[in-house]
This record gives sequence, structure tokens and C-alpha cells, in this order.
Amino acid sequence: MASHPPVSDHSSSALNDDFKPSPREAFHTNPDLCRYMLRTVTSAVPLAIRSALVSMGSGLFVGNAVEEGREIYRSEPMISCIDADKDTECQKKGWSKFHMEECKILNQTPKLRPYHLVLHRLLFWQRRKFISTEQGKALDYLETHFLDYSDDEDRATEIYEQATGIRDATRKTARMDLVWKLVPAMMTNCIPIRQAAQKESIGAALDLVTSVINHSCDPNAFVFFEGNQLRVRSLKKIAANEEITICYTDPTISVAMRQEILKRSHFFDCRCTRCRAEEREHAAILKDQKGQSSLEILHQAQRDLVALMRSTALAHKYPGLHPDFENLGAVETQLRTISLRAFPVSSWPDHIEPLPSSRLALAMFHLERGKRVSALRNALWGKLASHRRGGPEWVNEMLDVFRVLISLGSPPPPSPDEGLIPELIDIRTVAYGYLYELCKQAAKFFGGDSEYTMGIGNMYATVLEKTQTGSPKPGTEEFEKMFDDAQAKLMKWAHVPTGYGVVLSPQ
Ligand SMILES: C[S@@+](CC[C@H](N)C(=O)[O-])C[C@H]1O[C@@H](n2cnc3c(N)ncnc32)[C@H](O)[C@@H]1O
Repeated sequence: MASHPPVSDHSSSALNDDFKPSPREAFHTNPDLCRYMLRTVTSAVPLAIRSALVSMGSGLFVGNAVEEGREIYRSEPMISCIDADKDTECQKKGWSKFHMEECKILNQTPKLRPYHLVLHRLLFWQRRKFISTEQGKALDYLETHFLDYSDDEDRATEIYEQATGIRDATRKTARMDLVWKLVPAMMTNCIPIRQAAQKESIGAALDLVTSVINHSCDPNAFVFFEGNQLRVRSLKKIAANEEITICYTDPTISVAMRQEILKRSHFFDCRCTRCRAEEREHAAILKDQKGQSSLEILHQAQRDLVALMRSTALAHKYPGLHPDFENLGAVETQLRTISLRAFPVSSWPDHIEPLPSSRLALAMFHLERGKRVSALRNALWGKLASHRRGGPEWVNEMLDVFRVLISLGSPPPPSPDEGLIPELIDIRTVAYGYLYELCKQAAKFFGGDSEYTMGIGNMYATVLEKTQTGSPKPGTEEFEKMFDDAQAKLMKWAHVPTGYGVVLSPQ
């Protein structure tokens, strides 16, 4: 970042242009600090901060084996901030005691991002000496990628502009060296605040222990928020002394997009087993295209599909903004055109993202427009074709499919111009079975005590109550048979290949 005059030594005015933070030490080299950090969480298993196996620096490890679908730890993050446009809600919930003070500053900060809120809170605390010695020490150990940003003129400018904007918003009371270091530190270590039921983040948080967890695209754990409490739970069995990993990106996006995001935000090339397997699979599939496609064409098509769905979502939310994307029939045509570009010889494989997610998103747009039959076709296709068979994303997506099924099972019946629909009894049986499975999976991944699981459980109890006495109930062999038949009929109707259906868990 040599071309910028960025940094003060601890005064606000004396800037010099060769600031470099002192080399960062890894957390695990300071056992006292690690002990302090681990005391900030409530853990269900012993935890340890050690030299990482999947990256440089430190990582978080479990001391004992953890079964799939168990809590690892929960904590109140050091700082949690809700996005400016969600803050009315946040004040009601008492998220931000500092709202008045922060609001003044935030209004002056250009291009506000969620982690800016965290940064402003940190600076505010620092001025008021609210940061304990241990917390201050832990902040010094956070990964900043300062030198990686320095090596890239554009990225360096980006950080510099953010740092000066933030410092100016504090009326230059903040120490520039601190701001300069904390901007990239927050970009690297803040985690999005996502409640169980939400796909989108509503803010950002800094949690010291969670900032030690490294990434995998096939992670063994995930993070979600219950109110302002952070929870980390296992996605699969973790052996004693194994490193905990979480996915820093949306795990449902394509390998190329995950890699792009990780490279840009965390400066590493992910070499996890999932990435390598998917890269090999894509290369093999493209061989069938007789030289008419390539990995570059596929990656561009994947980006185009994501952009198409983003524009459609915007057009849906703000009518008139993108009139070209308001007609869902036209969007489906564009989707087919993009798919054909990458797979001109045989069709785009059902499970390769972002096709399944795009189909599911289309289903929800159709549903909101009252086109319930088109919604069902897209929902079944998108959900069942995807290779995801568990995890928090599976639960959220299945809840969407359930909503589509329920809408079709409720009056009024769809108009005949929407085309033939499956028998109502089959729709209801499948909805009932999916709700049963949702209960099981939500309890497993989010925990029985999460509001989300309890909400789904209440829905299931209501449906169960309304079921006529004597009718087969989920968990029985009789129901399972009925469900399998009904699901097969729906899949046939939606042209979903056999073998993709949901298999109900035992009682
Ligand atoms: C939130 S920190 C995780 C803790 C970090 N290892 C440390 O010692 O502070 C995120 C940074 O860890 C590194 N990292 C995490 N997962 C990685 C992976 N799978 N491969 C390479 N580096 C990784 C990257 O530098 C990333 O920006």
C-alpha cells in the first residue's frame, strides 16, 4: 500500500506511507490468550486452539468425538450488529445499546457494509476504554491479510478509502493505525448474522473463538444465530482432536463461484476434497460436449444464471425496476438459453449448481404470483435434483417446497389453464411426509431447543391433530408405503428422474 499516505503512529495527524503492522503471531502460541478466549463460550465438548491442519496459523479443535447434529458451543459474540435497514427491529430486541451513538457515525459513512458496524462499535468501545486487555490482545492476533491487500493496488485503495471514511466519521478521533488494521481484520473475521430460518444475513458479528475456525466447502460444522446468541453445531461426526471447519461461502453455490469468493475475500485457493471432486466431475461431464463447451464457458454460464436469478429477485421485490425480468416465462426461457450455452450437446446435468437453486427460486416467485402449479413443478425439480440430502440448507429449502405443496392442497383449486395437477390426496400425503422429515432434520441440525425447530414441530402437531383417526401416521410402515407411491406420482408428473425422492427417516 506504499502509494497511500495512510497511517498515523498513535496520533491522528502524523501520517506516514510505510505503515506495516507488526508480524502477526498465531493464537495458539499464546496459551493464556487461548484459555481466555475459550472461556467466552459455553461448550458441550472440550475445545482447543492449536496449529491449524487446513491452513496457516491456528484452528479450533474438539477434544472429544462429536456425533452428527450436536451442539459444539454457543456464545454471546463480543460484538453483534444488525444492518442499518433492519435496526428498528434490532432496537426492539435490544440488540444495540449503542444505537444512538452509532447512528450518528453510520450516517456519515459511505458504502456502509455490515462489518463497518462492528468496526464502529469497536472504535467506540476503544475510545471509552470498554475493551478489556484480553480482548485487545485477541484483536491483535486476528488475521488481517494486510500484506495481501497491499500487493493489489485496487484492493489496497479499497481498504484505504474505507479506513479514511471510517476515521473521518469519528471526527478523526480514531487512531488511524488501528482503523487501517481493523478494516481488513473485520472483513476477514466477521461472520454474517443469519437466523436459522433466514437465507440472508441481517448483520455481522465478531466472535473471538469463531474467528479461529477455518474453512472447508465440505465442513463438519455450521454457525447460526438464535436471537443474538451464536450457535455452532456439527454437520457430521467429528473425531476426537479433529479440526472444526465451517463454510465461509454459501455451500450451495458452484465450485467455481466458491473459489472466486474465497480467493477474493480470504486470499486462498480452496483445495478441499469437495472442490477437487467437483472440478474433476465438471471436466468429465464437459467431455461429452464434443468440444463445444469448456470450463470457462460453464463458469460464465454459472455466473450468468446467478445474475439472472438476482435480477429476477430484484424485479420481483421492486416492480418496475427490471421490467425484463418480471415475466417468469421469459426468465425460464433465458435460463434454458444459458444452460444450452454450457451444454449444447446433452442437457445441463440436473444436480449441477446453480440450476437446482435457480429452479427452487423460480418456484417461490411463481408461488408469490399465485402460479401454484408452475411453482410445484419447479420446486420438486429444483429440490429433488440437487444432491444435498441434509444440513441446514436442506431444511430451509424443504420448508419452501412444503409451502408450495400446502398452497396447492388449500382452496381455491388452481385454474385449469395452469395445466393438469396431481391428485390432491398425493399432494397432501407428500406434504405430510415432507413435514415429518423436516421435523427430524430441523431437530438434528438446529437442535430441539431452537425456535425454528419448535415452529416446525408445532406445524407438524397441528397437522397431526387434524389427521383423521385411523389414517396412517408418519413413522409407520403403512404411511411410508403411501408416501413412496404418492411421491413417485408427483415426481413422474414433474419429470423428476426416479431415485431422487426423499427417503423418510425411521420414527
Ligand atoms: C477467520 S480466520 C481463521 C483462523 C486463521 N487460521 C488464524 O490463524 O487466525 C480466516 C483465515 O484463515 C485462513 N484459512 C481459513 N481456512 C482456510 C483454508 N481452508 N485454506 C487456506 N487458508 C484458510 C485464511 O487466511 C482466512 O482468511
